[in-house]
Amino acid sequence: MVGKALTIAGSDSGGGAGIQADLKTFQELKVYGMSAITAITAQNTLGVQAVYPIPLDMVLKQLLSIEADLKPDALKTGMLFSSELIEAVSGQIKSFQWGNVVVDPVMIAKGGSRLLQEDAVRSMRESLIPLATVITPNIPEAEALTEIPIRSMKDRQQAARILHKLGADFVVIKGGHGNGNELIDLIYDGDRFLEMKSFRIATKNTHGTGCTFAAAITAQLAKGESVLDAIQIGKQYIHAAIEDSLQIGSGHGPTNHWAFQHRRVRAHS
Ligand SMILES: Nc1ncnc2c1ncn2[C@@H]1O[C@H](COP(=O)(O)OP(=O)(O)O)[C@@H](O)[C@H]1O
Ligand SMILES: Cc1ncc(COP(=O)(O)OP(=O)(O)O)c(N)n1
Repeated sequence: MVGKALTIAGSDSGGGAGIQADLKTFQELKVYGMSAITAITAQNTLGVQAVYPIPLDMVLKQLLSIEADLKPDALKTGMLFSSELIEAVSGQIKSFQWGNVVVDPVMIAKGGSRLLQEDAVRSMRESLIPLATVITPNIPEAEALTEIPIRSMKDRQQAARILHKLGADFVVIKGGHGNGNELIDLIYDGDRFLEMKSFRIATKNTHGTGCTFAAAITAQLAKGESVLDAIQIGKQYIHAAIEDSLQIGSGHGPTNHWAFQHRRVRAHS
């Protein structure tokens, strides 16, 4: 039986992030991909030009259609835009008893456009994080969710503890926004910290990296992989996709979903 993965996220007309990145990742990792679209963005490699949130009722109808017939083995959330959407989506995930929930707490796109309203952070903290099997914030997102400034690895560990306490089983604080040639994604399972290290690839083509990483984790969970293995495959997938990124558009180009099978990075504890 093929694994079924669902993405609840926004559409990126440029194809590099959001729903489009997620479905490409699902396809490449050989799971059946499904989507519930929360917002439409007019977007390209230069930035986000417009955001149109989908009416709440229509988002819920998409989730109902999926529950009535398809039922996901794993799901990820991406751009949820508003407090109302976060609360409604969280309510459905809970009432359908959907498991293997990967929360990518998308807040601000690379060019600076808000993909989550400012007052929605609290709903994310209180309604969505308690449902998360894995949460994958980047450093600014972890700062916003925990309200602590993150400058050191100790700060990151502290933020991970807070997010775990809020209810996420596994926390991955991504290191893309850090400095230096070595890049560390910090994993916390409530007991131990693991540092997933790689070298920083010198490229401006990093549009959609967070979406792709979370989607790869979701795909692996849909196939029945353990959470830690899913995170490590997710890292290998995104590293390869950045290393072989596509020179498309004149801004931050997208990642390359065909690259995975040729590349490997080691995770260190
Ligand atoms: N320049 C890079 N070289 C190698 N890996 C990267 C680079 N930028 C991001 N990554 C990886 O891509 C994933 C997404 O990271 P990040 O950029 O922090 O998230 P986001 O896209 O949500 O801001 C992480 O696994 C991170 O380690
Ligand atoms: C529709 C949509 N969803 C999410 C994002 C953010 O994607 P991310 O992977 O964090 O990449 P960048 O925005 O940093 O390129 C998005 N841009 N659009």
